[in-house]
Formats: sequence, structure tokens, C-alpha cells
Amino acid sequence: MRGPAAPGAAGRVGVVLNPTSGKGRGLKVREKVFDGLAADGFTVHDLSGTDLPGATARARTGLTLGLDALVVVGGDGMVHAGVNAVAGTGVPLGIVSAGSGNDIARDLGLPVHDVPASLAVIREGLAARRNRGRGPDGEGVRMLDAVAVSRPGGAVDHWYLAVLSCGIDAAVNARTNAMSWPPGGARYVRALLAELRTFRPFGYRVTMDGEVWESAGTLVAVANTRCFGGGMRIAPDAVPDDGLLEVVHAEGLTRGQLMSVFPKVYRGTHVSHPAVHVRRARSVLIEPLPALGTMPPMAFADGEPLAELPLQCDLHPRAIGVLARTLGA
Ligand SMILES: Nc1ncnc2c1ncn2[C@@H]1O[C@H](COP(=O)(O)OP(=O)(O)OP(=O)(O)O)[C@@H](O)[C@H]1O
Repeated sequence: MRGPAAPGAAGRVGVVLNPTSGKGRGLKVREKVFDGLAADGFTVHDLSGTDLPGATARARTGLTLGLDALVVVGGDGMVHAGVNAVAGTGVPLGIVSAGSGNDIARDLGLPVHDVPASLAVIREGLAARRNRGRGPDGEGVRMLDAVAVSRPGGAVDHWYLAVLSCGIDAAVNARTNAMSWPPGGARYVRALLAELRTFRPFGYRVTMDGEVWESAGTLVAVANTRCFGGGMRIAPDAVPDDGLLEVVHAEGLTRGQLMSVFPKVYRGTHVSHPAVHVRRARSVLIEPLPALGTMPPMAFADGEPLAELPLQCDLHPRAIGVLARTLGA
């Protein structure tokens, strides 16, 4: 059995924990995470905040401590915060998944709702990295593409790792967040039904590496990984380290078509519907096109509200290192 490692011998990590993630799971696992990292020989800095922007800001500031890794504890929103802190810095991200959906951890093959297994990945990943020298890549760290989001022609405002969407799903998300009743999942269903009742297609112009698509549409999603929304395979063939984004767009579906296509998203079979199109690109500009439909909703990325259109998404190959299982382990 492993005994406790000497304090600080394994390195220095910052931890950003969301106590509200997974309906309070984040708070429940708090002690286990902090005690576990200390027992593994890490010096641990608590960089948690009181909300998502606060957590992101504290994580960014914490990087000046000279961290060997930033560890996020929570769901996809916390991975989003971590990505916004470490993108392009060379500091790897450790993920302890304690959220509701955990789409990113699942897509990357990381443990879900298993703190000891997540801590083992972090410990072993950093040990493998130490043994190989501190280069950006190598065993223990998986380099992934990340997506920079900006206003057209502007500076980078945000990063994301998984999926940006400004379709009906984003409208449902926004409506759910604005409701205080009923509790739990029923709120999402109620918002979905309300959105379907009043749905009129959005007007989009999407420019993908110069190719332009203009249409009344139901959804535009720009995906680096496969899933969003707790297991919906919106881009079933997306690969987060292939240097390409998958752009999924659905034409202006009728309510009936929507009801039949929606369940297929869980298996990823919606992409064979004749009104659903998938393109690969590195650079994607999404603009509202009022002549063809209503104003698309605010974009969500990694499940978090991001910004109104127009938005430019640019793929940056291998911009993020995520602590992952050592090959062969
Ligand atoms: N102290 C906090 N730190 C970070 N985020 C917080 C905090 N308090 C509330 N939040 C909110 O928690 C949300 C992110 O939650 P997170 O993604 O970690 O868990 P989840 O939503 O349960 O899981 P998933 O996104 O995987 O479904 C954000 O929308 C954020 O506004």
C-alpha cells in the first residue's frame, strides 16, 4: 500500500472547486480532494471563487505561483473555467469530475464521479511528465485543441474546449436558467416545451474557412468534442486533437421534425437526417441573418452562457494539456 508522500515532494497544484456542481457534489468531495492531493505530496493552493468569473480570475492569478498543474473540481463549467485560465500557458489541467453532465470528462475517457481515480490520473500524469522533462507534451499529458472566441476582428474574449452552440438548445438553456420553478430536470423539460411551442427558425450566416452557408435554421453548433447537454452526441465524429472543428447545422425544421430529430441526438444519428449538415473547418464565423429568420439566441459554450452573435471561433491546435492516463497504464 502507498504511504503518504513527503509534503510538497510531488509539486505544487492550484485547485478550483465549485461547491454547487452536481447539485452539491462539489462540496461533498471537497475534503477528499484536498486531503488526497496533500497525501500524494502536493502543496495545494485553494483558488476557488464565489462564482464562475471569480473562479476563473483566481485561477489565472494563481498561475503566477508557478503551478505544476491547475486542478478543476466540478462539471463542464469548471473545465471551461480551467481552460480559460491555462489556454496557451503550458500549465496542464487536472479534472476531478463532480458535475451533473460531465460531458468533457466522459469524452476524454477520464474518471467520472470517482475522486480516488481522478486523483490517480493527476498524480500519475504529473509523475510521468516529471520523468520525461517538462515539455508541453508527452506521457501523462494529452495535448488538445482549444477554441478561441472573439468578436469579428476583435481580440480573444473566451476559450472553450467542447461545443459552442447558438441553436434551439441554447434558447432552452437560457429559458431554463431564467426560471425558478419547477425544481430540477422538470424545469428543463418545461423550458423545452415552451421553446418548441413558440419556435420559429433563426436566421444564420455561417462562414467556414471561407465557405458561406445562409439559411433559416434550428441549430448551429461548433464542436471540438462530441457531446453536450449531458450525453447528447451533437457531433459524433468530433476529435479534440485532429486540428479541425465539426460544424453541425440544422435547417429550419418544423416542430414535428424537431420532435422526431431531437431524440436521435442522444445516439448521434441525427447527422444522417437530410436537413442536418456537418462540415469541418478551422475558422468559423457565425452571424445573425435577419432576412432569413429570427435572431439566434445567445451562444453557450461548454454549457455556459457566452455572448450574443456575431462570433468568430478559431481552432488553436494543441493549446491545452490535460492530465490523462499514462500510455499503457
Ligand atoms: N463558487 C462557484 N464557482 C464556480 N461556479 C459556480 C460557483 N457557484 C455557482 N457556480 C455556477 O456553477 C455552474 C457550473 O457548474 P458545473 O459545470 O461545475 O457543474 P454542473 O453544472 O453540475 O455540471 P455539468 O456542467 O457537467 O452539467 C456555473 O454556471 C456557475 O455559474
